[in-house]
Amino acid sequence: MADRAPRTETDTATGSDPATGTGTDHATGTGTGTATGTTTPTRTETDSDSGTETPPTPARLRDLLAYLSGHRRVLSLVLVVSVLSAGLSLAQPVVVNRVITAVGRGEPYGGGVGVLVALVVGAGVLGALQQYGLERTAEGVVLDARRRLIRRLLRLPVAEYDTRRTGDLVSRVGSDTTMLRSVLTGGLLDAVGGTLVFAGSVVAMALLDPLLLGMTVGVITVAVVSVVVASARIQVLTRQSQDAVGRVAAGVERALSAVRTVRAANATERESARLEADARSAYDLGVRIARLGAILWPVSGLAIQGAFLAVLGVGGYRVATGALTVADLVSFILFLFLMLTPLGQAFGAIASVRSALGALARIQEILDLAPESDDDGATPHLAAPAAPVDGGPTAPARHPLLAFDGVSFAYRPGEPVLSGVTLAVEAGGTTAVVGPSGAGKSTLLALAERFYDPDDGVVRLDGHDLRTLPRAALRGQIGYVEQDAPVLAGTLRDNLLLAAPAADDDACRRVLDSVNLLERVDRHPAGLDAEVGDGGVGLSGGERQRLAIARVLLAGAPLLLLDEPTASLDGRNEQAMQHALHAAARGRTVLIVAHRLATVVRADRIVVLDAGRVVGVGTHEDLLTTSPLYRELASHQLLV
Ligand SMILES: Nc1ncnc2c1ncn2[C@@H]1O[C@H](COP(=O)(O)OP(=O)(O)OP(=O)(O)O)[C@@H](O)[C@H]1O
Repeated sequence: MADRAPRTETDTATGSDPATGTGTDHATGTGTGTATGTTTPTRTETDSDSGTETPPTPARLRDLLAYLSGHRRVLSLVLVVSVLSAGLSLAQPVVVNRVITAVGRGEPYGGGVGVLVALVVGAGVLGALQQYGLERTAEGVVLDARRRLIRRLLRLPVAEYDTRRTGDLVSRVGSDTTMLRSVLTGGLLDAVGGTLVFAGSVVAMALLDPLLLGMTVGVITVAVVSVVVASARIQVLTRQSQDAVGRVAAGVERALSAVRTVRAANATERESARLEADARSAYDLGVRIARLGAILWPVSGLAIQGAFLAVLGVGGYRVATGALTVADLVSFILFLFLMLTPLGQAFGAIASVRSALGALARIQEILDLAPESDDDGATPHLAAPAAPVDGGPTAPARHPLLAFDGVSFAYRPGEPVLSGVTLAVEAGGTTAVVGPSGAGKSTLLALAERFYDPDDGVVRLDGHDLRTLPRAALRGQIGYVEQDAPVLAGTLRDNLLLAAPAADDDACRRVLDSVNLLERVDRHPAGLDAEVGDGGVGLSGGERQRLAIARVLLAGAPLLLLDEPTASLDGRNEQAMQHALHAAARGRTVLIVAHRLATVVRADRIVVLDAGRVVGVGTHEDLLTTSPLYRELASHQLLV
């Protein structure tokens, strides 16, 4: 939402920078969220559909190496091992040369063979150690990237999720991070050790026969140039390919999260075709990368073969003319192999580093987003939330007063949702907000939770501007039941303990009883450990809502924000819920949004909202006479 509130300088400063370690939220988890006012991220950065149309900022090698910096110790060991292994490899042709010469002269050569075996075995053992060190570090790099991403993804300002697709975000944690492995397993480190072997081999070959070496270098240069050119393209294509994978994941998430609607609408085929088209574009990009890779391998393979054949041909001729001994030619060929192996590794390393950079750009894009800060500005004292309650009327220490003072807000510029809303939610009382669909009722609650900040005006709790309160403390004061009462995958207990992790089973059962859910729980053999399924599909809509209410009651927050809490309840349960809410409201401040006026006729105060403006305030009886809109709403619901 850059159009509403561009990022502050602080936002930029808090962007995670693994290179400098200045990010707020690194794997170390030491981030303290020093940013101020970071609620509104730059919406223009993202595509409203896929969330992936940001002009790709290519990641740099420096960014990638920053991920390795936490593994310096292991990597240094691996480097030492690879240097040792390089030494053992370089010594082999020298020993072979000695053995051949000894055989030629009829001298004993058993010792030389023994040394050769020891060198080969030693190089093998060191190779295994190096491999393990690298794989382990590669897993560590993936873990770091995932932890950073998870920490940032769960802490983005709420507005950021409005414009991004969940599946795409998920694929960054799953697929993009995995690609970072290839930096290490794809030969970067091998290539470092290999450089020594390469350099040593070149020196030895120059000593043995400079002419043969010159010829070899000529052939190989062609391969090096083509690999460097092609790998730059691989980086660009990898980014595009990972974006396409993200779109597939987002599409699958979209279809699965609404699978019943999709089936009922007979749209399965169309949805499937859409997804397959996305998968196809990921495939096409994958094939283009494969094509480049396929060109690279023969180029390097041909260079290797060409160099080998040229050395054999010209070298054989030089042996025949007496310019070179057989032992020197054999040694030269062995050095040639030693030189070509790291070269192949370097080719692989360049390609895999470029791929990793493509994926890293998608990871960095998220890490560079400013997180929602937990700790804003001054932090006036806020009472701790009341102790977890058992669904009974436990009175908290004090009643917070929530006030909206001339609040205006728009999700998008030029489309005001709230305009100059002024209302006070009386401490210890129940205030209801009613009004037509789209009037901005839920938005009021979102502002009270500080999911967004108002464009104009102030929202206050106990007289404090919400922007001056630490978010965690503010939210500790509030029990919020969302409109569609989402239930988290897991058990009933997991759901209940979300905001009150210390509550015991007795408290859980009492609170479930108060929302008329205990009987349902006891019917299941697993009781509180019964799984509710992804999105609560094991529960009816009404049960989900009651569970959501039980959750906030258990947390015991003194201020309740309830969005249509009885929308999915049948008559009997609605009545039970009315009682539960009534009991819960005692000793609490409640702001309740309702379509069904029957839910709120007993509220201390009812606020009528229409098109983002307050058009009436009073009790049910007052409003029947003073507010034509309320009277209309009431008459539609047969309340008058
Ligand atoms: N996250 C969002 N991004 C953009 N626009 C939004 C967002 N949430 C709500 N809106 C828009 O803001 C307006 C008010 O929405 P809000 O949900 O506050 O209304 P409401 O009165 O609670 O409606 P209902 O009674 O139907 O739930 C609507 O026009 C809606 O389309």
